[in-house]
Amino acid sequence: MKIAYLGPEASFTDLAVRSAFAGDERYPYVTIPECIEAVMEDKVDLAVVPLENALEGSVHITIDYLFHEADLSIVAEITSPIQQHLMIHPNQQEKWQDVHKILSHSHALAQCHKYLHHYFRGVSLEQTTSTAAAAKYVSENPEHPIAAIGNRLASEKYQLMIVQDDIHDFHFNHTRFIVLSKDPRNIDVPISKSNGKTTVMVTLPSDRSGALHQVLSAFSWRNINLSKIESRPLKTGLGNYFFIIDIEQQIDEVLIPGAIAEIEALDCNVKVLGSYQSYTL
Ligand SMILES: O=C(O)C(=O)Cc1ccccc1
Repeated sequence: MKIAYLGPEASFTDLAVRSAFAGDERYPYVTIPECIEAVMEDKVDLAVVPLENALEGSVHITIDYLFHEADLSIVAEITSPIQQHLMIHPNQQEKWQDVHKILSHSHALAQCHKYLHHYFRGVSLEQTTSTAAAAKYVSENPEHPIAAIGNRLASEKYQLMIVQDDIHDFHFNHTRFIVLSKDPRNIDVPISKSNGKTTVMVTLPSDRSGALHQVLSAFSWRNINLSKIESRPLKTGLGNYFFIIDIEQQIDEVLIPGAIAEIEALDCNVKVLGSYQSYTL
């Protein structure tokens, strides 16, 4: 299979793909929308992109792109532990505490916010398309006093030196990556499997008071457990949102279709984004 991922090589997404799809062909793309479009345009079979981090929350571009732009299914979820390290070019090793700039993905910078505030106050932080893109940039600019934040494989791949390891602010740092496909098939991945899940996106009618309460009660009285609910702007005006809801079980014949029918009868719009297995690394 051909698999698109948020590259370049040695990003955290790449680490997840290497573990879950060891024998498959990996295709790095620069941005999350490019990964998603590669599936839509049949350039690849699957795309793997980050969805949510335990410290920093949702990756909004992934959720928004799936709602507004793409018609793809989530066919699996891979949860991976994340360890962030500070790395520099070996030419700068004497002066690593005096770097002028630190580069990384916005989520990685946020996961190390306390560390950066404490040890690198005033140093400019620059966002890159991924942690691996930051490491690659540092390796290509050996004369600049700059550092990157990323994983150990990136330091090896781009021949950088780790000067501080495990700089993420909280020990429990995990990221959920989703596997996207054009059709809602079941993907079997040779890593530890946990529970099944279903993800839906719900838009409420604008003029119905208590609509969200009624949506939640359609799940609640059926004893369907939810593990996440989050609102995102509909981008049609202030105060207009859609909701992304994670259900802690795979879709069945009766319960979840019953809840969805009840929610649709409230004039809500429901889109099932996927019903899939959850894997952990
Ligand atoms: O930037 C990366 O390496 C990614 O794959 C995205 C990301 C960033 C921070 C934590 C987890 C995933």
